[in-house]
Amino acid sequence: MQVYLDLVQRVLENGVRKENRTGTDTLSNFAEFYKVDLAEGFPLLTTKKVYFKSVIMELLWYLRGDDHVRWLRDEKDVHIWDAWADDDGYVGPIYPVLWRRFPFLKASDGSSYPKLGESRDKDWVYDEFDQVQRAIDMLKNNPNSRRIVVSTWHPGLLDEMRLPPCHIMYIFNVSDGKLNCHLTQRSGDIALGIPFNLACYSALTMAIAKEVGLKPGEFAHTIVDAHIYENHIEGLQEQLKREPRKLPTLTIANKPIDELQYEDFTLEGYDPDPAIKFPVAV
Ligand SMILES: Nc1nc(=O)c2c([nH]1)NC[C@@H]1CN(c3ccc(C(=O)N[C@@H](CCC(=O)O)C(=O)O)cc3)CN21
Ligand SMILES: O=c1ccn([C@H]2C[C@H](O)[C@@H](COP(=O)(O)O)O2)c(=O)[nH]1
Repeated sequence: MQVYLDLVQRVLENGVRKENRTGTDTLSNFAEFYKVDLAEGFPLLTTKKVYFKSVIMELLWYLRGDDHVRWLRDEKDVHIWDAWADDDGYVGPIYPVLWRRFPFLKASDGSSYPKLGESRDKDWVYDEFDQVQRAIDMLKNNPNSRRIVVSTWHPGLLDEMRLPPCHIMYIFNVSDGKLNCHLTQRSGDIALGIPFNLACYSALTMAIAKEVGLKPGEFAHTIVDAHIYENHIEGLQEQLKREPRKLPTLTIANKPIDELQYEDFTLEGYDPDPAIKFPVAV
């Protein structure tokens, strides 16, 4: 995928060296952007092997609403989130919870915020909001809305999370019968995270498009701190020497997203170059 290689090239050429909490320095560009047309194939990198099963399992895990990795780690044998879980598998209220069970408070009269001049001293009870279902309902009932937003930045919960969300907001936008998705990411690990994030959100967009009766459109991605860890430079330079190959195709079964399983995602024509090992900065 040329747009990915161009991103790598820009950060290698212009990146500013930065220290960060992981102890492994990065080369970083501020505010990178690219987009891909999902009609041109499923955007799974071919210049290294990307583990499709892990990508889809991660997406299905996000959709489950869990606050632990037990399903992903123990049942599905996918270990990409293990480093951020405790011994019980607990990760706190991160993506799955924020997507499907976003916590908020509600008063017994049904309101979630006091009216002007009204006392804050009410009986507040815990409630949860399913942002993905809301997006699907809006796409079905009001597809031209510009408010089809899923937001995962919850300042009140950051201390409870093992890792604050990196992809903090996505917006669906319908144009010409096609479903587009724009993802805003505050921090992006270009070698490891970005190939996963790009494929994950593209698969999500395709699955939701199917459910709401639209064609898949474009996936667009803004990355605010777009970085390459110094121990990933060599592997990415190797990728730059490789010629991008034809993209595979992805077919998704016609089911509501809550019923989707890994077997419902059929990838065809994926013929990547060999995998490249990149150590993950924890
Ligand atoms: N530094 C860092 N980079 C990330 O990309 C990242 C984090 N931290 N923390 C949270 C999640 C976890 N993500 C990860 C973590 C590990 C892999 C990884 O190890 N990928 C390997 C093998 C995948 C597999 O075995 O299935 C790869 O080659 O892509 C990918 C994404 C993305 N995120
Ligand atoms: O989906 C993800 C999750 C995480 N990342 C990367 C981006 C950063 O390299 C680290 C997070 O560190 P912060 O200090 O919290 O920014 O994980 C990603 O690329 N994609």
